[in-house]
Amino acid sequence: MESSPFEVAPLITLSSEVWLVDSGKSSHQQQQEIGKEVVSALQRSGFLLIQSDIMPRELQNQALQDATSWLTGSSSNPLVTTHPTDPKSYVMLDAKHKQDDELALLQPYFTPALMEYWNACEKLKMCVLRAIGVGLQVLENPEDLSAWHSQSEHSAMRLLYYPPATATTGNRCKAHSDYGSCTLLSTDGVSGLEILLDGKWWPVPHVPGAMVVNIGSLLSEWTTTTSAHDDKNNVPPLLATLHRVAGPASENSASDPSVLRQAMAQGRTSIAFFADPDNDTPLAQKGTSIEDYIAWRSGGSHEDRSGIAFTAAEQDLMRPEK
Ligand SMILES: O=C(O)CCC(=O)C(=O)O
Ligand SMILES: [Fe+2]
Repeated sequence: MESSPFEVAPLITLSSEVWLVDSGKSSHQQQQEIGKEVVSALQRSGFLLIQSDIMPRELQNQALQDATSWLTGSSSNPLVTTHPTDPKSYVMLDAKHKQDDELALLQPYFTPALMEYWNACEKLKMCVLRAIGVGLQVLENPEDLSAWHSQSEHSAMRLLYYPPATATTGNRCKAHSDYGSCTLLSTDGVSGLEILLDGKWWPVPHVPGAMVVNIGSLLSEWTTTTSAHDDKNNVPPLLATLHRVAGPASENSASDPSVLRQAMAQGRTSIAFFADPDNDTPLAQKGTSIEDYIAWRSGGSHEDRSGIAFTAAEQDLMRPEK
C-alpha cells in the first residue's frame, strides 16, 4: 500500500469543555489553536477525524447496531430503500421523523439510542462549525457560521447498510461529494471509505470511537467566495472532496487489496449525519459575489439563472436525489 503525500484525515479532539461551556480565556486560546488545525485539515483534504466526549463510543456502537437491525430486518421494515445502482440499502431521516406522530410509526426501529445519537450529532455539528468559524479568521463574528445552523431545520441522517459482496465488486458507494455544509460519519470499521486526492483514492483511517467529518459543496463554495473577497487574507477554501466506498474491483485505489477483499466478506454499516444551514441563511454572503454562486450552481454558466437557490430554504426545495 502506498502512503499518501500528507495526512488524509488527522485526528482532532473537540471536548465539550472547550466548545460548549464558556470556560473563559484559556478555552478561547485553545479554540484558536484547535480551530486552525481543523481548518488547515479541511483545506488540505476536506476530511478529518474527531473524537469527543459529546459522542461516547458506546453510544456510537449502539446506534450502529440499531441501524444494522433496522436495515437488515424483515422486508416490511419502514423507510428502507434499496439504492438503484449501488449495492446498498438505506433509510433517510429528517426533522419530521423526530416528531411524535411520525416517530410512533417508526417504532421499534427508531430506537432511543438512534435519537440520542442524532442529538449528539447536533451538538457536535455546532462544535465543528464553531471551530471552523474561529479557524477561518475571515468572519467578523466567528460564531455566525454555527449560528446559521442552530435551528437544525435541514439536518438529515442516513443509515446505510452494504451487504456482503464478492472479490469482483467495485464501488459499494459511488464517487460523490456531499451537498450541504458538513457531514459527520460513523462507520463500523469495515474498510472501504476512500477520498480522491492528487488523482488517487486514499483510504480514510478508522479510529474506534472517532467520527469522520467532511465538507459539503455548499460550505466549500461559501468559503471560496468569502476568502476570495477578503483582501487581507487569501484563505484557501475548505474542500468538498470526492469520496466513495471502494471494493476490490474499484479503480485507482491506494488501499491494501487484501483489506478490501476481506471487507467484502462482511456487511458494512454506516450512519451519515448531514448538517445544512437554516432557512433564512443567505447563501451568498454580504461582500461576496452572487455571480460566483450562480456560476457554481449552473455548472459554470452565468447565462442560465433559472433554478438557482439563493437561500437555504430554496436550496432544500431543490435538493437533488442522491
Ligand atoms: O458509508 C460510508 O462510509 C460513506 C457514506 C457517504 O459518503 C454518504 O452517504 O454520503
Ligand atoms: Fe458522502
